[in-house]
Amino acid sequence: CSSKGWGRVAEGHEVIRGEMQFYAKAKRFYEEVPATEEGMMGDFVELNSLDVEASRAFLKKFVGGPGKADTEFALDCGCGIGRVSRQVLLPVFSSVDMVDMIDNFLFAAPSYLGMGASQVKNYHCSTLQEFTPATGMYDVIWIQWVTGHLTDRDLMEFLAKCKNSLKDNGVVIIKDNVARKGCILDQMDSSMIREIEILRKIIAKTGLEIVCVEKQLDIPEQFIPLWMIALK
Ligand SMILES: C[S@@+](CC[C@H](N)C(=O)[O-])C[C@H]1O[C@@H](n2cnc3c(N)ncnc32)[C@H](O)[C@@H]1O
Repeated sequence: CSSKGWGRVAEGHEVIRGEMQFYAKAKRFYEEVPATEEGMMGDFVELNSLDVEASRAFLKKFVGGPGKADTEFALDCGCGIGRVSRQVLLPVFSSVDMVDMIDNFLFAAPSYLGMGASQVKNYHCSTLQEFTPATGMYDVIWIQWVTGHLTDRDLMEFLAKCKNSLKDNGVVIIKDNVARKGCILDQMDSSMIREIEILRKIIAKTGLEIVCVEKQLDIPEQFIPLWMIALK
């Protein structure tokens, strides 16, 4: 998965040359995606309620109570229209910030979020590789179904910036597809599904520590395994 090796990754008729093309192709892909829950989840839309239930239970372990993160402010990274914000973060946190590279998704967010939109403080339109969350700002930083869109180096740098952006007892939560073995390049949306050991190696360089790793067990076998990783 090393971004150094991405000079020429051939598959089928397509060749992805370097990082710029990797990012540009993802942008072109999402510009055509409808600003709906189905659009956010692609082939996984039937997993929405399983996903949300497991996320809520996982989040509960780390917020509210002595020694745990506060419930004041969360950041939803690669938020799309705010599917995670609406169903997982806004019921728990007083305020949420959202960041995504596609302005169309952010424009659609207020009506998708309904009443919850009043708790959203900032809609940041930015790629994660260019975004620096404010220092000491957030109790929880949620990063779902977007790590594969960043190169190894950019993911590492973004996580290091997230570390600086956490409040005391704050936690970064990554939720993403994890390859059973090695790395899988998805040509459709230009993303990389990494195996857990590769994610661990990237995380090890960020100054964050893994405090909990869970594979979501109720995901049907035909889907790519979905994992949740909490970092402090
Ligand atoms: C599969 S959707 C997931 C959306 C949301 N996290 C969820 O679980 O419903 C991936 C999202 O990541 C965003 N995205 C992809 N690459 C990105 C990047 N480099 N920087 C910021 N956002 C990105 C897309 O625009 C899209 O909204």
